[in-house]
Order: sequence, then structure tokens, then C-alpha cells
Amino acid sequence: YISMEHPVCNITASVMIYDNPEKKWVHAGNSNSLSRVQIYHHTQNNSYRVVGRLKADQTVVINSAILKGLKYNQATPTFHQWRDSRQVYGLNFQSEEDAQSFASAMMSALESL
Ligand SMILES: CC(=O)N[C@@H](Cc1ccccc1Cl)C(=O)N1CCC[C@]12C=C[C@@H]1CC[C@@H](C(=O)N3CC[C@@H]4C=C[C@H]5CC[C@H](C(=O)O)N5C(=O)[C@H]43)N1C2=O
Repeated sequence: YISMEHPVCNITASVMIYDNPEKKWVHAGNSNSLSRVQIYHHTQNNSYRVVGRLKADQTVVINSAILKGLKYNQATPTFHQWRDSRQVYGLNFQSEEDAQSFASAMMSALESL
């Protein structure tokens, strides 16, 4: 099977989802544990998505399309966030370097859309 999607980055982060009614951030997958967060590039239709899986049990905790015009907000040097049609996502990185590495992969994905 030739997968049409290829990871263009692969970073460890804690994934958070904003609970709008409660007005607070919650840990995705209800687990304050680390996830492997990847940006996948679907080569055939030149689309991208962010996929995150808990390291502990591979639960998918984020699966969000990166759409043209997405505003990626680097709220702090180690907490970045963005919205999609359904939710607001936050990534808590372990270092500024990891955050920058993810941000540059996100930015180049956005530029190529
Ligand atoms: C207009 C808008 O959506 N603005 C967004 C940010 C944003 C800007 C541009 C493009 C996309 C986004 Cl998501 C926004 O301000 N949001 C999205 C939902 C929550 C929030 C709205 C209000 C609050 C004010 C403080 C800030 C926030 O939540 N922060 C700032 C960075 C900080 C970092 C980490 C997280 C982890 C837990 C901690 C907390 O909530 O106690 N926390 C925060 O307090 C985060 N907030 C937000 O990020």
C-alpha cells in the first residue's frame, strides 16, 4: 500500500482543546500526557492535516485539516494555537526549538496551499 500522505514534521507536544462553554482548556484525550504530533502532506491533492496521537496508547487526539488562510497563533514561545470549523487547538511544546520547528512546518504548509 503506497500511502498518499507523508509526515512533514514530527514533534512531541501536549495537545489541548478549548472547551468553549466552560471557557477553559482541556487536555485532548483527557490525558495530560505527551502526544506525537505530525503534519501530514497528502501529495496527490496537496492537502495537509495535523494528526496527534497519545504516546501512551496511540489514541488520536487531534485530526485537523490545515486550510488555506488558517491563522496560526504563537501565543507564547511554547504554546501555539489555531482554530478550525469545530474547535480551538493548543499545543504545549517542551521547548522553544520544538515550537519553532512545528511552526515553520505549519507556515510552509500554509504557504504551499
Ligand atoms: C480571536 C481568537 O480566536 N483568539 C484566540 C487565539 C487565536 C488568535 C488568532 C488565531 C487563532 C487563535 Cl486560536 C484566543 O485568544 N483564544 C482561543 C480560545 C482561548 C483564547 C481566548 C481567551 C484566552 C485569554 C488567554 C488566552 C489563553 O488561554 N492562553 C494564552 C497562552 C496560554 C498558554 C497555555 C494555556 C494552557 C493552560 C492556560 C490556562 O488556560 O490556564 N493557558 C492559557 O491561558 C493560554 N486565551 C485564548 O487563547
